[in-house]
Amino acid sequence: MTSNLLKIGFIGGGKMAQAMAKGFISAGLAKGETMISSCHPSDLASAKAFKELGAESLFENVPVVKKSDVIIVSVKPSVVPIALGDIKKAADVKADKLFLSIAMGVTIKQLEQFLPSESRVVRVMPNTPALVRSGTSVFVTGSRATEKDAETTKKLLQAVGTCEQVPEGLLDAITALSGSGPAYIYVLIEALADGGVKMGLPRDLAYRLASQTVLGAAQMVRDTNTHPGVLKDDVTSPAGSTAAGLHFLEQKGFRAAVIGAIEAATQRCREVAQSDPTK
Ligand SMILES: NC(=O)C1=CN([C@@H]2O[C@H](COP(=O)(O)OP(=O)(O)OC[C@H]3O[C@@H](n4cnc5c(N)ncnc54)[C@H](O)[C@@H]3O)[C@@H](O)[C@H]2O)C=CC1
Ligand SMILES: O=C(O)[C@@H]1CCC=N1
Repeated sequence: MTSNLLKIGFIGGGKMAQAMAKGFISAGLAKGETMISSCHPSDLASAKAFKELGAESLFENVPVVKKSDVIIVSVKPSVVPIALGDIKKAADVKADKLFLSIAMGVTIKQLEQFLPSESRVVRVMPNTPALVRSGTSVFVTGSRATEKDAETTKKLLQAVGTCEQVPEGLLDAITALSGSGPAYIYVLIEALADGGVKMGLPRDLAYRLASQTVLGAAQMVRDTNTHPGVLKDDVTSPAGSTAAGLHFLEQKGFRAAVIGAIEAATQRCREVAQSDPTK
């Protein structure tokens, strides 16, 4: 049965859209045939990826809006005014629909200006682990979004991970932390495995151990309600190997580098938010 599933459209069918679409399918919230996407005509890889899911894949945005109940705006920030402009310009489109924008740095105010006045807007910041239903998402409702829209947003995003409502003022820092965060963790996993390989471990074993260690440590923080500093102390035996490893990390400025990364990424979001994407 597909008749009572929401018809979900993606304006922009790239990496994040594909992660969400695959997560929705594995959550049973969508089927290939209940989704539709658009992408740039040069982007044959995204078109192919959506077709392989069984979804319709187009190079035009207006039909995506016409055929969907919920539209996920998943183009780069600089493309948002162009893509939403296509919808505003179209005389024959009923845009009294829910638009979830995942674009970094594009504010609710800007989104509401780019879309027809009847459109309802929610701004979401997801991350790619939505693909395996371990995503982290937050959302902010726009001025015309209803309680039901907030419920629909939560239903979609909780099916692929966690989802909470936040004030818009936090979104840039959240983008820097959980939106971009998987990339930092992948670098950490690569570095852990590289270290293991340097010290003689086979590469595949090193990746399995590194990824499971990150997963286990994250679950400890999330599920034991214990401060990460206490959990770190539990690992650090007197005169042991962990103390030696931690000392090296502190000498190299590991903690300061991570804090600096979040600050730099937040700053980049603010630059995008402050720029006028129509210019
Ligand atoms: N990749 C990630 O982990 C996350 C990305 N985001 C946001 O998602 C958005 C997309 O990011 P990615 O998926 O990484 O980028 P991407 O480059 O993989 O995807 C962009 C898509 O937009 C399409 N596109 C370009 N021009 C278009 C147009 N005029 N009309 C319709 N589609 C058009 C491209 O063909 C492509 O499919 C960005 O705004 C980003 O800030 C948010 C959270 C996480
Ligand atoms: O790198 C970016 O701009 C996007 C936003 C968060 C993750 N990817």
